[in-house]
Amino acid sequence: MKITIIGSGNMGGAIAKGLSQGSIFQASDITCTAQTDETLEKMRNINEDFNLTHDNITAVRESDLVIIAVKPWRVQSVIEEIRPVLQFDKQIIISIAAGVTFEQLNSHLKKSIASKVQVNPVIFRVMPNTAIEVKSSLTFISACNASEDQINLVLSIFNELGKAILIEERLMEAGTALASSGIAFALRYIRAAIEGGVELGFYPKQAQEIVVHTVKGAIDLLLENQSNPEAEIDKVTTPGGITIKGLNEMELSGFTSAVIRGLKASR
Ligand SMILES: NC(=O)C1=CN([C@@H]2O[C@H](COP(=O)(O)OP(=O)(O)OC[C@H]3O[C@@H](n4cnc5c(N)ncnc54)[C@H](O)[C@@H]3O)[C@@H](O)[C@H]2O)C=CC1
Ligand SMILES: O=C(O)[C@@H]1CCC=N1
Repeated sequence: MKITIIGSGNMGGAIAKGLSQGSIFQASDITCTAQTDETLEKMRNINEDFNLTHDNITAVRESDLVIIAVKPWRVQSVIEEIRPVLQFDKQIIISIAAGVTFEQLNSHLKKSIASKVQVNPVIFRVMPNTAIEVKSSLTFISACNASEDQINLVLSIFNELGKAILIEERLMEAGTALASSGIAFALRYIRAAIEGGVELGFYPKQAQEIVVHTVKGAIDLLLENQSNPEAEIDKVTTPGGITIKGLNEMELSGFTSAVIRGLKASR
């Protein structure tokens, strides 16, 4: 099975790297395209067995799956470029572009190809986060015109790069805010805690080590105990103790509502 990734930037490059280390594709099954020699060189340094090219059309011709990993405003022009060689009856098309709907993808794919409109393209919207680089992405997947086997294939591809969850398209924007932008929100908490740690007297490197391991501990508790945050917080907050004073001060400054407002603004 061959896969082409159009656009080897942050996400496309990370997906190719992760896939080359998994069990479904060899690096030689993966073709990465890019606009610049510099990006192709970056991919060559990750794995010299990748097929690397500037030519999207040739790359698509030889593939079973095509991942479109360019910025959302470039999706239409990429589809227009590759449309003449796409084979809707054989190929799976995956878009990772945030906010680009199945309706838009279908309309770009089917435009002015009368002979192909009889066969509906199999399309997936896939929404990873940047932790895909270390095979730890929470990735949402929605399917359009796909069979169960095709859905299972795409799920298994992205489960090798972290955890993949199948959702209805109507939840894709919420999922993007919660998990794809969400990784930046989690990192911003970590940054804030590090800054607080420095003010409390730790050197930045020490503060980062402390905060990262503390956050990892919180995550391990939730995953291993299968519990919820409030149950774990209750174990920390001694009545009249210092933790509840800190939490209440954070809430007075709008902590929870700031997070919720941020998530809603990101949709
Ligand atoms: N960065 C993130 O955290 C996430 C990004 N996404 C989506 O992933 C997509 C890619 O985002 P990034 O990787 O962050 O962007 P990026 O800018 O790092 O990568 C895009 C790459 O596509 C290349 N490119 C542009 N036009 C091309 C063409 N015609 N042919 C071949 N290559 C072309 C660019 O040169 C660049 O290397 C976007 O649509 C974004 O919405 C989705 C989830 C998370
Ligand atoms: O900020 C963005 O638009 C992209 C999509 C989700 C994460 N990064």
